[in-house]
Amino acid sequence: MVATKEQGHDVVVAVSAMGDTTDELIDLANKVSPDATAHAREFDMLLTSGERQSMALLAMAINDVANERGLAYEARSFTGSQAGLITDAQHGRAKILSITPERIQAALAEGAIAIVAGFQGVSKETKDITTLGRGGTDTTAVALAVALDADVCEIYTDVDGVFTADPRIVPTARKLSVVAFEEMLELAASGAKVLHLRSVEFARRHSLPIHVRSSFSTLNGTVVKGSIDTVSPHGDLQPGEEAGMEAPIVAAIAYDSSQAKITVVNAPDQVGAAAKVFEIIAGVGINVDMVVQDSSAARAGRTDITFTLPRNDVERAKKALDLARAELGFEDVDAKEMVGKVSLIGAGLRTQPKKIADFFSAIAQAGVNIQMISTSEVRVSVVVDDDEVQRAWEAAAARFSDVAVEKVSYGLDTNGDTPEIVGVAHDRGEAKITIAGVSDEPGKAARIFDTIADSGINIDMIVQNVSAKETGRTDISFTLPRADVKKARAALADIQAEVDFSDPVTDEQVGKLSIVGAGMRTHPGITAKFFAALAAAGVLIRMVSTSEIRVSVLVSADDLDRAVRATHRAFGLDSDEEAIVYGGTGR
Ligand SMILES: Nc1ncnc2c1ncn2[C@@H]1O[C@H](COP(=O)(O)OP(=O)(O)O)[C@@H](O)[C@H]1O
Ligand SMILES: N[C@@H](CC(=O)OP(=O)(O)O)C(=O)O
Repeated sequence: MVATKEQGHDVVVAVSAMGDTTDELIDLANKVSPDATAHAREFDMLLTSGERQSMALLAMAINDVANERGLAYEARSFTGSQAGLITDAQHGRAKILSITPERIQAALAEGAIAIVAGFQGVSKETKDITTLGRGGTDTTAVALAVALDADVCEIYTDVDGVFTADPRIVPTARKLSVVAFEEMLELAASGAKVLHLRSVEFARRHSLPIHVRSSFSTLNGTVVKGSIDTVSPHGDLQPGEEAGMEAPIVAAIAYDSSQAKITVVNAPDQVGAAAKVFEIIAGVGINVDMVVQDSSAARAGRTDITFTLPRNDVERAKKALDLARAELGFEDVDAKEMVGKVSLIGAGLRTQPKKIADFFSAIAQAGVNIQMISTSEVRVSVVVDDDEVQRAWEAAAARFSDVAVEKVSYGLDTNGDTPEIVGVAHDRGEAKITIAGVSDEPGKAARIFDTIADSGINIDMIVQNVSAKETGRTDISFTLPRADVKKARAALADIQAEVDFSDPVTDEQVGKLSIVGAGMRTHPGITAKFFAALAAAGVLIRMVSTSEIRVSVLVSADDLDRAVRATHRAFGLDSDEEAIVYGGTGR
C-alpha cells in the first residue's frame, strides 16, 4: 500500500477482519442468544466490528510509518456507511444498491490513503448497518474500485494467485497468469473461494480487471479480465437504476433448434459407467453439449444418462452406443432428434434465483414441457421439443421484455489454442435433495423452484431427467448450501400435496467437483476424459450437470479430495513445484 502510494497512485484499501475474528464474534453472539441470527439487525452490527478493528489499527500503523519516514501523507479509516456503500435491507446478505464515495474522494484529494471497512454498508430504507455476507470484503473492494473508476482492483490473499486447483488439496497446482471473467465466475461458483463470486460478477459487469496476489510476496499473481463469451453480451451490463448495482440482469433470451438428445436408459449405476458412455461418443469424434445424470435411491442401482449433441451426429452416436450395449449393460438408447434449447443469458442469475423461477414459469404458462435443465451463473438452459422451441422462446422473451433476443446455433468454435480446461474446483458445503415422482407436466418445475426461491435459497445444480420410460413421472434433483436444507424441506412440505411428489430425499454426504474452461467448447472428449479419471480413481458419479464451460459432478464426500487430485493429474495440470500456501485461515 505504502509502496503503491509512493509510486504516485491514489490508494484505497478495503480491509477484512483479522484472523478468526468474524467466527469468534459469531460464537460470542451464540453464547448470549440461543438464536442469534434471529436478531438480524444486532447480529450485523456486531459482525461489522471486526472490520472496524482492522481499519483503525491499519491506519495507525501506516501513519506511524509515514511519520517515521517524514512522508507527507496520512491514512484515514472509514466504515462502509461513511464510504457511501448503500445497500438494501437484507441483513446478512445485503446487496449493494449504489455507492456515493464523496468522503473517500475528498480524502484522496487531500493526499490521504483511504481505508474502508469491508463487507458492510448501510441500508437505504432503514438506515441500519448491514453486512454483505461471508467473504464480502472482496465485493466491497471491487465495488469501490468501480465507483472510483480505478485502473485495477488488487485482491490480497494467502496464496500467490488463482491456481488450477485449491493448493491446499493439490500441492502441485499451477498458478494461472490470466483467467477470463466467465471462467473465474464458474470457478468461484464451483467452490474456488479465493475470490468471492459476487466480486467477480461485479468486475465483469464493469470490465474492471482484478489482480489476485499474495499479501506475503511481491510476485505477480493472477489477472482476471476479458471475456470468452461470444453469445452473452459483456462489458457494461447495466441494471435498472432502482434495482441497484448487483441486480440480476437478463441480457438475452437465446434459442437454438439444431439439437438432438440421447438417453442411455437404465445403465448400471456403478463406477465407470458414465465414463464408458462418453468414451464411446468421444471415440467417434462427437462433442456433447448438456449432460445430465442423476442416480436416485429409488432406482435400485440403475441410472439414466442423457446428453444433447448436434443433430447431424445422432445416427453415428446411436450406432456406436448400440454396438457397446452388451459391454455397458444398459437397457436401451433413446434418441430424440428434434429438440431445441432455450437459454436465459445474463448476470447474477444464480445469486438471485427469482429470475430462474420466472423463466421456468414463463415457459410453463406457454404450455411447454421442460425436458432437461442446466444452470450456471451466466446462463440457464432448458431443452424442449423442437416444435415448441419458438413458443417457449417467445413466452420467455415476452416475460423479460426490454431484453435483447438472440438466436444462436450450436457448433464448435475452432480456436484450437485454448487449453482443454483452466482448472478444477471443489465444494464441500452443499447437500443434495431429490424430489422423486413429480408428474411430468408443464409448470411443475416452475412451482418447485419458485417456492425455493421465495425462501431466499440459492440453488446450485439442478438436474431434471425425463425418463424415456413412459411413466409420466420424473425426478428433479438439486443441490443447495447445506445450511439451507432445513428451510428448503419446510418449503417443499408446504407444496407437496399440491404439486404431488414423493417425500424428498436429502443427502448431506456429498462433495462437488467441477472442471472449468472455455476450451471444452472446442475439444471433444473432455467429459469422457473427466469421467475416465474418476473411474480410474474408483469414484462413483452420483449426479452430473453442465454449463457451456463447466462440467460438475457430485460424488461422496469421502471421495472428494481423491477425485480432485486424480482429475487435476488427468488433465495434465500438475506442476513440478509445490505451491506455497502462506498459512493462516483468513477468516
Ligand atoms: N483455485 C484456487 N486458487 C487459489 N486458491 C484457492 C483455489 N481454490 C480454493 N482456494 C483457497 O482459497 C484460499 C484463499 O481464500 P480465503 O481464505 O477466502 O482468502 P482471504 O481470507 O484472504 O479472503 C486459499 O488459501 C486456498 O486454499
Ligand atoms: N470478515 C468477513 C468478511 C470477509 O471478507 O472475510 P475474508 O476476507 O476472510 O473472506 C467474513 O469472515 O466473512
